[in-house]
Amino acid sequence: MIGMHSSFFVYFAHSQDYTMAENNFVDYVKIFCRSGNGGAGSTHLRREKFVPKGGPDGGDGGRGGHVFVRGNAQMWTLLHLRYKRHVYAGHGGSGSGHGSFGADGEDITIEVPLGTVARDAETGEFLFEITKDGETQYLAKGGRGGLGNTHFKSATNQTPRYAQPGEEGEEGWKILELKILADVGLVGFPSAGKSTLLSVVSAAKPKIADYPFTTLVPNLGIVSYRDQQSFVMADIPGIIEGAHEGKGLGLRFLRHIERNSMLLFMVPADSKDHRKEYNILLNELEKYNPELLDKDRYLVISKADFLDEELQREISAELSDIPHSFISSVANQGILQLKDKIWQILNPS
Ligand SMILES: Nc1nc2c(ncn2[C@@H]2O[C@H](COP(=O)(O)OP(=O)(O)OP(=O)(O)O)[C@@H](O)[C@H]2O)c(=O)[nH]1
Ligand SMILES: [Mg+2]
Repeated sequence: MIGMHSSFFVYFAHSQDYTMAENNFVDYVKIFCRSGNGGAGSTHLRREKFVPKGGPDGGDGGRGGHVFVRGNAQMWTLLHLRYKRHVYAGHGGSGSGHGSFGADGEDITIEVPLGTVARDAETGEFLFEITKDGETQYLAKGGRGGLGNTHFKSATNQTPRYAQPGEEGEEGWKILELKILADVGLVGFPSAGKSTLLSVVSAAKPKIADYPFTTLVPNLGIVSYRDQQSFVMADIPGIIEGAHEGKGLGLRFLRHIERNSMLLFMVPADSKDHRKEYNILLNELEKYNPELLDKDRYLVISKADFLDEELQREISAELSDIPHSFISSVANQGILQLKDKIWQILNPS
């Protein structure tokens, strides 16, 4: 997992701030696509002086244009497709006399960020996902061009007046959905300190404030780790009890932790009941997608600068059956140890 998407993240490493304005983050689009029809084969018969019965010389029709999707490591939203409702590739040209082939229809390529999944909008069927820069898949295949009449000449018929029509293209509504590829996803109530942690371990500069739902769209950061190694952390909007019923920002952003290798749960030190808060988070995740609970997870108690040693020991004892540690992003406590822990989980030996 680590390094696999390196090209994707190098870009972010160079940009100082990968925090997007809310309305610039688009992670779901529905597009009507139509590939081109193949061109018709030609039924042309050769006509030459002194050759009373010229043979067939009709060329093949061109193929219809394809609609492709291609991964682009320099993109990280589907914003550019927001107003793209329809995509039509070109039709293939018809064949003609003297064996001339019709021209192929124009292909269309839709560029998408890595982590984009394509689905059929009518059936919901999974079509493919794009994970590599330059990876190209068909969203709709162009129809084949029809064969010209030269292909149908036979012993009994030297002058076939038949040629194939072109094959029709495909059309339909498709869904493109972005699921951020990150190694670690942060999961916590609003104001747990998720964005603050991201800001101290990476170059990302997410908005931080003491009111709930400060983060409205996911933020990504590259966390460098010892000898030039790194992993990617995704900070998503806070989750609250009832998120699965649409409370708060709902579960819309949970798709962005579906493909993270591990989940880092965050419960602040000043929570009234750490275990309960953790269980609420687990429960909301489960309601969204039970497979999320199969991922590796680790709990941090954030804002540990609020705690003296005794309180910390008490909380630790209460949570003894849940792997956890304490951090303070503000006082820079436990951060290195947390990075070690994350690294161990991501790279089990
Ligand atoms: N004392 C203390 N305060 C912290 C610490 N980490 C974050 N905070 C404060 O907690 C508040 C919320 O922090 P954020 O990082 O915005 O929280 P969040 O989890 O990203 O919140 P949402 O985006 O709303 O989900 C801010 O006022 C931070 O300054 C910490 O380690 N210690
Ligand atoms: Mg935040």
